[in-house]
Amino acid sequence: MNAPASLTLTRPDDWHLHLRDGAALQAVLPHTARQFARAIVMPNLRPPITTAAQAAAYRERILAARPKEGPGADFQPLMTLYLTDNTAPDEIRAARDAGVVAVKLYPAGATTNSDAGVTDIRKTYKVLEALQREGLLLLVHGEVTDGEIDVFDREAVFIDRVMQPLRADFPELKVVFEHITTAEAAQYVMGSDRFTAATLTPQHLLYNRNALFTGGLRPHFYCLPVLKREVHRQALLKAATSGSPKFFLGTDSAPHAAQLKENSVCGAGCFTAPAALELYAEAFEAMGALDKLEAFASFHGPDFYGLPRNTGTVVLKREAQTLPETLPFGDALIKPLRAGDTLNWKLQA
Ligand SMILES: NC(=O)N[C@@H](CC(=O)O)C(=O)O
Ligand SMILES: [Zn+2]
Ligand SMILES: [Zn+2]
Repeated sequence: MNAPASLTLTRPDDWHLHLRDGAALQAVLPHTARQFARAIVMPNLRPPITTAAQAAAYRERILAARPKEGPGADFQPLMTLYLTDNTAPDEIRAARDAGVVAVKLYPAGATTNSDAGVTDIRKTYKVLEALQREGLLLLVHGEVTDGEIDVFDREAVFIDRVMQPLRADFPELKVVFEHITTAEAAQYVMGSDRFTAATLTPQHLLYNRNALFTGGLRPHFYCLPVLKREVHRQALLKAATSGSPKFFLGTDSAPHAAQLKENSVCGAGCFTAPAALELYAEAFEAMGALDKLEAFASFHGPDFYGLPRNTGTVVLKREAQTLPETLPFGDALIKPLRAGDTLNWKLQA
């Protein structure tokens, strides 16, 4: 396929998204709802979403923040629970009945708002049994938090220390290795059975770690797991465009106010929601693989989750669009990844 003028895709979903709450939720939700029919909503609020009742209430707040008409009015959030050392196994059935589809494992201290996360996965084994039994998925932020392990190695070490034993102990639990960033993780998932899959973000497909240091420190490229070397990016691109159903779209769009990104301590997270599909199209086109984008964005995710594929389509046109420098974010401002840059693709309204 060489340089098509437009691409028509079955309506896609975002299988890893941070929407936050309150004014931030109001500000960011329309960007996602315009592009994606559904999204897996991460539970790392402060305090985190740890019960079925909290998930149900958060879902109502998200529904209320949707555009009243037009594209996005029918957006559906798919809810998750935040796993802690103290999650009660009984909460899983209640969560399933409340429409929760997955539980998220954050190793304590691994990333933004993960203080309440799991200190030792063995403490959660009763809950994991309940997940396997009830047919909910386990979503994993796959990095060890051991301060002696180099930040750039934490994902690879997680595979040996946590992922392999977890897979051996819960072979039929569906696990999504979220936002993978390394050749090791891509290879691990590619070689695993049908119960393991992975999401890939636009930033990890488009950038290597040089982006963090181009002409100075670039906070808007800082997310966790941190960007890696070019060999890793190439492995991720290969996985994403391979056609394997084990890899699918999860933006990990993680909004932080510009003032908190451009700070002596910069929060981890890239805000990619405003032009997520365009960014993926750019990455796939660079691989000559635009024909693989639809399955990655619209088929592999629902197939793995056991949910129906969407009906309807979206259209991406080859049309220059310049992203705004800033966008409103409650009382603050937020900068999208690639703020001020001109992209080659544009989603049609
Ligand atoms: N990816 C990030 O860098 N940040 C996410 C948390 C996460 O997904 O790890 C956030 O909530 O800001
Ligand atoms: Zn994460
Ligand atoms: Zn995330």
